[in-house]
Amino acid sequence: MLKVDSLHQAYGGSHILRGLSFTVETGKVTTLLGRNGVGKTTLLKSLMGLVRTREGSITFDGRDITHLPPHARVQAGIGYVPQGREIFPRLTVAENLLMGLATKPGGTRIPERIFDMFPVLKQMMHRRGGDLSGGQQQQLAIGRALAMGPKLLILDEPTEGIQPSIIKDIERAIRTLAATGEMAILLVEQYYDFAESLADQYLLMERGEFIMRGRGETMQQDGVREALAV
Ligand SMILES: Nc1ncnc2c1ncn2[C@@H]1O[C@H](COP(=O)(O)OP(=O)(O)OP(=O)(O)O)[C@@H](O)[C@H]1O
Repeated sequence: MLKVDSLHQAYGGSHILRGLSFTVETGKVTTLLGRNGVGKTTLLKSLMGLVRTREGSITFDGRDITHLPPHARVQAGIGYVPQGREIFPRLTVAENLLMGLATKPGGTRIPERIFDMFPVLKQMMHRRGGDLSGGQQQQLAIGRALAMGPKLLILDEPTEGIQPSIIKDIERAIRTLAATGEMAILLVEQYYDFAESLADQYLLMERGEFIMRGRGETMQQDGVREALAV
């Protein structure tokens, strides 16, 4: 589904990503872990075309997207939930969700499954995004990314600053989405238990390189929690 090959990234002269290679499969959750500042968000921005790739290639659904602009990647089927959510605070919940449909030709109907997954969004349809709690805004950001029916959903630290009950809802939603077998999920997370409970495969990053990788079910015995805490 997604194949990244020898990706390098730099801001000015500072080399941030150092030759990353990995794949993300449909129907599976890939979790990317790593401490603050190791380059996780930079990797996601590279995948979305928000920073220009210096070296290496990104193939999505059999197509080389390395140099496509962000909107073309969204149109190709990549949904992105950025860190900090970045919903439109002055627009209503319904308008935020419709923004997610903007790249889909003729798309005017919000898919009902978003409301099945996050019923609170239906109850709050006409409230402004900025009036929602942090957890509700996170659900809205995920709903917005799902509106156009992505084949790959990328989430950047969806549990950051969110209350535990909503973390459970988000966990359930991600598991349900992967289980449909229609979508690949790439999840960046620092909250170890959440990452481990969802991971089919994991990648652990340190200073722009993967220092450990493997199957989700072996995360514990591989010592990922300890490696993250060092
Ligand atoms: N626009 C930028 N210009 C210059 N340096 C940047 C820029 N954005 C990030 N960096 C630097 O690149 C490195 C990687 O940052 P990045 O945000 O990718 O890390 P991260 O692993 O996502 O961390 P966090 O968990 O805090 O979001 C950091 O040292 C950061 O200071």
